[in-house]
Amino acid sequence: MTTPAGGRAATAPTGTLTAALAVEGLSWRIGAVPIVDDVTLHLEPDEFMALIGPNGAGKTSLFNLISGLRRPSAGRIRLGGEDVTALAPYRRARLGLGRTFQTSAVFGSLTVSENVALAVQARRGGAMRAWRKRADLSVVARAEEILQEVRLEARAAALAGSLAHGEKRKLEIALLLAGEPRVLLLDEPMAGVSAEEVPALVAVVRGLTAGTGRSVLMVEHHMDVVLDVADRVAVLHHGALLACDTPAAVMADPFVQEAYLGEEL
Ligand SMILES: Nc1ncnc2c1ncn2[C@@H]1O[C@H](COP(=O)(O)OP(=O)(O)OP(=O)(O)O)[C@@H](O)[C@H]1O
Repeated sequence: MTTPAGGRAATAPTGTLTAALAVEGLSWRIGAVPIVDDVTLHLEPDEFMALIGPNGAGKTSLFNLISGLRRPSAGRIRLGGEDVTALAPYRRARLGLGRTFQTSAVFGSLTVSENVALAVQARRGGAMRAWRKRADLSVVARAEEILQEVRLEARAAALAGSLAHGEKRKLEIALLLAGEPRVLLLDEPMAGVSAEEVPALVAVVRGLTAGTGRSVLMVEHHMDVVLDVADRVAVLHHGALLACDTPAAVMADPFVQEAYLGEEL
């Protein structure tokens, strides 16, 4: 592992079994090259943690390990205390892990509310045909609740394909919430969103953990957004965890500043 100035590896202490998400000694190597290097962090219930790091630091790779798209070379992942290291992505999702991707996954030719209702129905496992014939009121009610939470209720009847970027991001979050996740992995939610739309989206993202029992781990390059919403900030550098602390402490950390030398922090 390489850290600036021969530095140190950070760990984020707290309870392994009480954490909403516990990552312990997680490594992923390609050949001899460590892409994710002995990362340990714990995300608490209701906590909002940002994951930052220079380009190529391993943030997406860490998300891929946590969501099960990649198998680690070493280490463990626990969700709500349960060891999920060997489980397929869909089984982790059933246990409460939800992830957004940088690319959009909405049905553009369906309305906003139809997209969310289908996602709620899919989570509940009923036949789509039955839902289409006679709207299941509890599905519709839950879809409406979710649209309110992401502040998209005024656009419920709009075709998803007609939404602005920021609205589409809200819809993606709504689809994620339809899976009733306890831990949300958000991958650059502000990417491609116009400056005017950012504050409204930040308000939705910030609300995801507020008194909900959910936890969020968010990769985001916009530092103003990170400082606005995160309880703690984890910093990856060359695949290793360089720091995990409050936003103020991380910003003041000379190791972090050195890691970002020449890049915007
Ligand atoms: N499947 C792969 N095969 C080979 N190298 C890979 C693979 N996946 C990732 N890498 C390498 O691992 C390193 C970390 O990549 P990763 O995409 O996880 O970084 P990141 O922090 O998400 O970067 P960015 O901020 O640019 O999205 C990079 O050097 C990348 O080239």
